[in-house]
Amino acid sequence: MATIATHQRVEQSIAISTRIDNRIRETYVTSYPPAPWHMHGSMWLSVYRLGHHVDERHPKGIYAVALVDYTDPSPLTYHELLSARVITASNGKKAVSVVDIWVDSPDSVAGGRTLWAIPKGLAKFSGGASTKGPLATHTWEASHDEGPIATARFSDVTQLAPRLPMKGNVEQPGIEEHPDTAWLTMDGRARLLPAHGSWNFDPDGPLAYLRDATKIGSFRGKDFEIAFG
Ligand SMILES: CC(=O)CC(=O)O
Repeated sequence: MATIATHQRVEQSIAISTRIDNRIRETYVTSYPPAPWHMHGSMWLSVYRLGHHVDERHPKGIYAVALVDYTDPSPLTYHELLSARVITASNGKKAVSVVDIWVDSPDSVAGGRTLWAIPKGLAKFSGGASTKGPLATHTWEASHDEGPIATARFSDVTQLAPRLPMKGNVEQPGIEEHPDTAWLTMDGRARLLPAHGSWNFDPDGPLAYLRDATKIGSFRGKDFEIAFG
């Protein structure tokens, strides 16, 4: 894998699998900005309590599952589905650790994996949106080569909310492209309000472990501006 910095972007060939078992990998030539990434967009998020240990990567605990639409003027625009667990990081601070994550941009896969050990894979996203006065409704479907992952439907009036500060920490265990533990901060602002959110995690898909988790609440974050890095 060669990396060359050109015009403030990193150009990199990376082998990405759209299958969980990594059996089939395709090579993509990618280009992504250096850290920090100044991202803009919207997100739809629910918090779940998983009451039992599923496997080493999915111990019991509090998980956030989110759909994100990164839009212009972000340096990369893409859709994302992720689950992240709330942890106490190795420095003793509260943080989240991204467990499962898919995007529809090979550039984002390469940047996320190489800069911060975020284990991004590729997926396809579709959906729709409608509004009725201040009420916005969004539907989403996400799938990868092995089949559907999840669908979601959210309704919210977040456009009425003021923009407030949003901060957080992320700690990632090392992966092939970034073998050391990675630490990154998120710092920005967003309009954020509770929302009505419902999810269907495909029973044969990689988020099936959330099917018997208990939903604690849902939120929509709109018009966010956030620096990751
Ligand atoms: C830091 C990032 O890689 C942003 C994202 O979650 O896509």
